[in-house]
Amino acid sequence: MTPREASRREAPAPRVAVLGSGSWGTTFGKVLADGGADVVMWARRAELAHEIREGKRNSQYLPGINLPRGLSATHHLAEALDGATQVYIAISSQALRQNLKGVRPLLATNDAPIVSLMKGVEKKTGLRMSQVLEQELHCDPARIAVASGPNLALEIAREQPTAAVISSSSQETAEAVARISRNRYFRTFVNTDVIGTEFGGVLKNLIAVAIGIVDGVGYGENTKASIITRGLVEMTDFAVAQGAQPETLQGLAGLGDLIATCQSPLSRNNTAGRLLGQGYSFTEVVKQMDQTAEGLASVAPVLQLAREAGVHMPIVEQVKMVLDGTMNPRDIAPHLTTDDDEPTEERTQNGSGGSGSALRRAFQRALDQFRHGGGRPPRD
Ligand SMILES: NC(=O)C1=CN([C@@H]2O[C@H](COP(=O)(O)OP(=O)(O)OC[C@H]3O[C@@H](n4cnc5c(N)ncnc54)[C@H](O)[C@@H]3O)[C@@H](O)[C@H]2O)C=CC1
Ligand SMILES: O=C(CO)COP(=O)(O)O
Repeated sequence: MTPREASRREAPAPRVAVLGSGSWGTTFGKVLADGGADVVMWARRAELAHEIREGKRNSQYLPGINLPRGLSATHHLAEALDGATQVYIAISSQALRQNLKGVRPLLATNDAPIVSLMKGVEKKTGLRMSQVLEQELHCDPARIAVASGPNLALEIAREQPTAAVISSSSQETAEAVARISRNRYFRTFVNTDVIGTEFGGVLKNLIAVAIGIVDGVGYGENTKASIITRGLVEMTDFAVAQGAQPETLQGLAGLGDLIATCQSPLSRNNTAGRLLGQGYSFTEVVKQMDQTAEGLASVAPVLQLAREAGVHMPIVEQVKMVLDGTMNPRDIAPHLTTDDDEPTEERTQNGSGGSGSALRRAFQRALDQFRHGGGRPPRD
């Protein structure tokens, strides 16, 4: 236990709720409990709530992991939310809105920060999860935070050292959340770029599907490195067109998560891509997946938003074509093969600022961090 954790242990433990007891919700509950919080998980199924509460296990989603004593569970939403000073949500993105209908009346008299742990966009509306939260809970965006970063659940559940970023339009909310959601193996940074942080998590899933396809067809490292590098440019172009700061995409929620998800066989998006590359159809892949691969549902709304903003996303377009069965996975490349053959500049930097201004911004951030000392959660 770190000195910070020890001093927190002496203060009354903050009571937090985690809605969703899949692999990420349960892992995040463990992170919070290991950091000193008193955590109540909400699970849809009574048996799962019972297993977590009594057996301190979630054998379906986190085999082999012992859960801490400070983590309990219920399948009654009201019980999970009663007295919660922070609420974390980790259910699949397409199910969020319908679930919030039951949450809203229970939070009506509560001003607890609401934290999205999710990395998808809503298929019907193209909205990010923080936007769905804002709409359905009718709450001030300053109360909402999102957590993102290279956060493969099973590695964190095994207590392997990891970093993440907590983002909110309110610095105060981001810091309040970051203080609770950290422990000796999980370090949280903060920023106020919610759009960049959320889209980083959404977009890296799509590039991870592309990398899975490459693995599935048996191509090697050059293809993967080319797609990851050009993928980051696509992610940045898209996110900036939606209002993100380009730096965020170079941080934990962008590049960091892109590396983790593209490299790891633990990634469900990567796994889904691999199956597509091996020749399985979209329907067959969905049947084989027993956990959420958000990228499969996010690809169409992301491309729609890209079209509306005039952003070119050749890699994501190819993922869509493979999903639709209109492109042979073996044709996947860092460019569209229908693009013209004229040589183009390799543009790695978004906007007109060029590398000089990016460096200046990075330097300014480092200076700000230094000036503000170590007491507050640092910005990513
Ligand atoms: N597993 C991971 O490594 C990470 C996952 N995430 C994100 O967390 C979110 C949740 O993912 P996981 O926990 O990994 O998925 P999962 O597949 O392990 O669990 C999904 C959860 O959503 C719930 N759910 C699904 N449909 C539902 C419905 N109709 N109503 C109520 N609950 C429903 C399930 O009961 C389960 O609790 C996703 O957006 C994912 O991108 C983010 C970081 C890491
Ligand atoms: O978001 C994740 C890692 O940061 C998890 O990725 P998958 O959803 O592809 O498993």
